[in-house]
Amino acid sequence: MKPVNVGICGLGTVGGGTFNVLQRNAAEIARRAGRGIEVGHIASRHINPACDVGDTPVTDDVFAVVNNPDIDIIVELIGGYTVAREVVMQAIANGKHVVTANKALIAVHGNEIFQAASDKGVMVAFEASVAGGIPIIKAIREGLAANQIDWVAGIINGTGNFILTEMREKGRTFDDVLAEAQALGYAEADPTFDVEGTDAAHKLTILASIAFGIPLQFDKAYTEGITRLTTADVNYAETLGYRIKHLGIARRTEQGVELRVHPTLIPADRLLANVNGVMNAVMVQGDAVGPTLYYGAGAGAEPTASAVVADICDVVRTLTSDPNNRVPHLAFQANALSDHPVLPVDEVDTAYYLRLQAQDQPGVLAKVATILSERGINIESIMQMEAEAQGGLVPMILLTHRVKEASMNVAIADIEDLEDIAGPIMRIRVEQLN
Ligand SMILES: NC(=O)C1=CN([C@@H]2O[C@H](COP(=O)(O)OP(=O)(O)OC[C@H]3O[C@@H](n4cnc5c(N)ncnc54)[C@H](O)[C@@H]3O)[C@@H](O)[C@H]2O)C=CC1
Ligand SMILES: N[C@@H](CC=O)C(=O)O
Ligand code: NA
Repeated sequence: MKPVNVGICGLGTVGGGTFNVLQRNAAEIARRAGRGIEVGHIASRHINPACDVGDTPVTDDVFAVVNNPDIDIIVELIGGYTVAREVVMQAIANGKHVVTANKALIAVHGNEIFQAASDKGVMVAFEASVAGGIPIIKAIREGLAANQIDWVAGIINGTGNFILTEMREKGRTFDDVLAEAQALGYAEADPTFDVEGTDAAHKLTILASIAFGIPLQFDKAYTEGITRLTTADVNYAETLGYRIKHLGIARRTEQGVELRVHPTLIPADRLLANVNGVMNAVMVQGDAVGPTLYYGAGAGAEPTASAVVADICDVVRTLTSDPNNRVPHLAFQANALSDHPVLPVDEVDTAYYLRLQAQDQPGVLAKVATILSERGINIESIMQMEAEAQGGLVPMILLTHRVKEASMNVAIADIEDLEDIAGPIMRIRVEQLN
């Protein structure tokens, strides 16, 4: 049978990895897919020195590939939401299947893209878009199809986890580690997406949709990055028996779906607390299966290519299948998505780590405790770091029981108004993950 012809748009970190894996493992991949897979056309502004493209035609015009009638599958690896969106929509209009690693594109424009793909009877596969090489989309969409999923929580940005790990283990500075993550090809073109939580929110948006059968709603995700974290917080968390991880958490409650990305204290003995470097891990709690954990490289050329190529194989296997019987893009049939709302972060119920700078004088603790108790917030533990007092200010660390975010906001504002408290309060949410 004639090989399937793939067009790669973007020959950067992931495009280069995809090209090389397709060449190196061609025979093994063909045995799995049932047909040979050839790269017939490449579009890229830069030529990747890691790739020997031989006589494969290369252009800098992505639309030359998208409109090439000999190409069956478009692999979109340029990134961003502008040209990439046009590439994907044009490929669909041309009746081509699409494979993409672009979480920004899927999270923001996925509803429109999937509708267009369904209308045209083509597939849009996006495994590499969440947690790089970990087959998490396949696991949730297919492997856990029996379950009502209660929650998903994960470390889903490799760059951020790499930074936090290096800061904690080697005392390196934030900027130094970020520069290394960029050199290693882990970071997004705009690295603020990594460190401000946007990339993780894109991925969480996708996870929530396939876990709960809701449309993609990136604009409703609560997003907080790692840029405000200090080495002191990392160390205080450690003293309390916790680690700080940047988590994406999607939880279904009766009232709606929590969709939130933020630094989180988790007990140091939890598996997720021990996921380090560029590695990602996603925990999924299903009502039938219980807790499950998926671990692997979340970024990098070949780990991400592993997911891109697996999607190409999936597309090849299903080329002849009835479009109505394919695995639905968002796991649930398109006409069966639910309107269960995404909750505003004020409605989220969680425990908190609070770090205050208090005047070193009697009675401050009592005033803070009174404010918290008036808001129905119970304190679990308090640490006063007398030895670290500076300029008459003593760091005070509190762990609270669970409370609604809205109540905590009011309590924090009241505490910050106390004369004995200097500066803003550092607040980090705490999750037990069990
Ligand atoms: N780097 C990683 O570890 C991962 C990246 N991704 C996603 O994969 C996609 C690609 O990321 P990278 O490979 O890291 O990016 P990259 O910047 O290394 O590569 C992008 C390539 O696309 C080309 N390009 C960009 N715009 C173009 C245009 N208009 N016309 C022609 N060529 C164009 C560039 O020349 C470059 O070679 C992004 O959506 C990213 O979010 C997903 C998972 C992991
Ligand atoms: N920049 C992303 C790349 C993978 O999605 C990350 O660091 O996780
Ligand atoms: Na993946």
